Amino acid sequence: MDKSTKLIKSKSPSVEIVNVKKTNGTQGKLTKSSALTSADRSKSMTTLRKQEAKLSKRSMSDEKLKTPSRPRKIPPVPTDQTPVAQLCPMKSSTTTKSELTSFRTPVKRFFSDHIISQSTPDCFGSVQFETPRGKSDIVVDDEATIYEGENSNLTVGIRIRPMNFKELNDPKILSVVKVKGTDIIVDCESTQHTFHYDHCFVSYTDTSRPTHASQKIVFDGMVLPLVHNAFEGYNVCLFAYGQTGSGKSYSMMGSESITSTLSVPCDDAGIIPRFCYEIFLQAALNNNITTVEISYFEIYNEKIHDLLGNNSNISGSKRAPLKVREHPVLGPHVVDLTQHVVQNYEDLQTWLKVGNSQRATAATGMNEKSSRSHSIFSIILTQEQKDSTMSKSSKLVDTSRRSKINLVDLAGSERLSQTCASGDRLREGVSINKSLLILGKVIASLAESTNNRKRGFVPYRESVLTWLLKESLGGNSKTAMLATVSPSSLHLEETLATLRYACQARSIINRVRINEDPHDKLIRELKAEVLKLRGAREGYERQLGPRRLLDSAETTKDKREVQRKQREIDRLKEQLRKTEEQLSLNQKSRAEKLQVAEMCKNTELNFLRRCGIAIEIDFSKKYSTPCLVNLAADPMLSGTLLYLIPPGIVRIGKRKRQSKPVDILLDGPLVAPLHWLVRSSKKVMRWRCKRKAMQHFPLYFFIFILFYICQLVAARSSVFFSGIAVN
Ligand SMILES: Nc1ncnc2c1ncn2[C@@H]1O[C@H](COP(=O)(O)OP(=O)(O)OP(=O)(O)O)[C@@H](O)[C@H]1O
Repeated sequence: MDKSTKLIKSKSPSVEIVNVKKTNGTQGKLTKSSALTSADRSKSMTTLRKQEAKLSKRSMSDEKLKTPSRPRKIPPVPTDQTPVAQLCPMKSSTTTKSELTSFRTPVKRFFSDHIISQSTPDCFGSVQFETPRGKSDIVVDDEATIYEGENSNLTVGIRIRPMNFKELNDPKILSVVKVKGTDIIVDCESTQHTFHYDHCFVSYTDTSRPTHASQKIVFDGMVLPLVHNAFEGYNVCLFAYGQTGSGKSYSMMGSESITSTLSVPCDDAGIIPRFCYEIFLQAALNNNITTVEISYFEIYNEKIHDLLGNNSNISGSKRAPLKVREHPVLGPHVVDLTQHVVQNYEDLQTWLKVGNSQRATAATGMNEKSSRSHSIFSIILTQEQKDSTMSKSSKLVDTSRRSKINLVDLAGSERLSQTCASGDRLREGVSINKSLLILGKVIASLAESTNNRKRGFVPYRESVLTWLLKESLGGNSKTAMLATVSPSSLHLEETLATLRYACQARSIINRVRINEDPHDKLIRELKAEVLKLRGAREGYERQLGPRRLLDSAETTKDKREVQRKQREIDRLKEQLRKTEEQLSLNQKSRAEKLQVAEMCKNTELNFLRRCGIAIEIDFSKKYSTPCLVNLAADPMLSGTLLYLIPPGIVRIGKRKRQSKPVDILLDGPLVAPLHWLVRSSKKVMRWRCKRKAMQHFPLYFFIFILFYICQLVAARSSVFFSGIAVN
């Protein structure tokens, strides 16, 4: 929800009164298949491509033919502008009109109720099979796949959110989803559906219930193995999928608290902060040189916005969307995406705050803070291991492992009839449903490829989301999906669709490998060779006494062999020397990178502080900057005003032509030209009321500010306190 931004400064630049804007992103060798020789495969690929080209040509020419003559009967092409009511197949909805009107989003209807109530996004119906499938026990043979590597099934977990206030208070709404071990049982009117997954979590309103799945339980059960995989050098991806309002963002990010301490994740922290915390914890334990680089972006209406880029313009307008390119080595990637090196969990928290403050969210009929974009938080984890085999004092790096971690919070699939969307929200909803539909297609064709044991065409390029997640979905990545569902009978159809979707995803098998730098691998092999040769040489020397090895070689053949080995040793030594040089260079650039990241972080943080977004009120910290923050009953207003009190004298009062200028400007009939005088130093802050009649200061003070400057209607009910750290 956007709130208007107003930056009001008095003459002194030291005090800022800010009304915050909260803005609402085994080597890959080719092997022969027993079924198809490479010649056959290339032939069939060519045929396939030709068929695709023919098909696309035909569909284009069909469109050309049909468009002018019978415009009304053309099947609607899903575009951002296309109303979903036309895009989706007709299905009935149980939502009543009275239920729809109780939400905050203005209901501006562009379609008749009939059309809206019958619209169901295709993504809910894209999965064909009804019977849930268990994970295939038959592991696909090496010969049946194209790339070498290890097989890795996509792991699927289901999380059921608690019934919300509205659902609990409606006697007609029942809880219809149950968990039994790793099975989910859904009660329909006449039947029961059972689905089997790798993990099932159920969260209750009453968190003291023994089976309640807290954020920690979800993380430990499903995500911790992925952290270990990342440290082993595998690429890792986790994405949250589910209907809007089912708990994806809650699971991925958790709820933020302004007063949360930054050194450890709070109880409500979701997968992303916990993942990061765990990375730093493990990095500290394993004593490797670990570098963590992060990036964070969102895909909003098929456009990519950098959430950590330099958006520090006062107007808060976003940078131009970024582009995706396919790189021969890196694969599809976002061009010019900002990456920051982070050193610890506290840094990371700051970046998360920066990123989350930029994300597009809005209130819809289904969720008060609905994510209107897919967000991808990426971590590049590089580990350089110190060599223990060569020499104890040596700081040589033996090998480097690099894994890419993608943590994806998808926007929720939504039934437009339930979200009551119109205008921008409607356009966003269409775009979200469209990209989820393509994700469904990608999952379906990957699952089919796994079942048929050969790779078919996968429509990755049909949406930005699937294109960017190409490697995570069907390539070299250990991938997990957390599907979130609502337990209520109101969302039965969407819940069943999500569960089927998740079932299908579960049959995908990826080929994964540890990402070692090939150069490092070579060096490691060479080092092993050096050791072998040294051993051999020492063995010779021991056998032959102190004489030179070369002298001892009796035959010309022996001499040649010894000379060859000597040359090899020299070459390897040279190679090692170069590696050491390269390494020190890398380490230097890492330090530089850190410096740049630190500078960027401080700039962004200062900007957010000025906007009142990134405020950490840690009363335990000594000498923190004293500030005044508003507290209001409405959580959207609370913490949105920030008054930084600079050291020295701060004058508060009314502007008068003859009088001295004040630092904090007030207005109102009872305010004197110099009403309050604040003297603050590092240790003490003294407030002196210059007008004795107005000792009941803070309330009046802020009511005036709010009424006069910020024009917030809710001001009268606001309670304020001064967060003044006096140590
Ligand atoms: N497991 C849970 N425990 C407690 N509250 C939850 C849980 N899951 C979701 N919620 C609450 O439900 C509401 C909706 O959750 P959330 O915003 O995470 O949904 P979402 O799936 O991300 O929706 P959207 O796709 O619209 O962004 C939030 O108020 C959230 O706090």
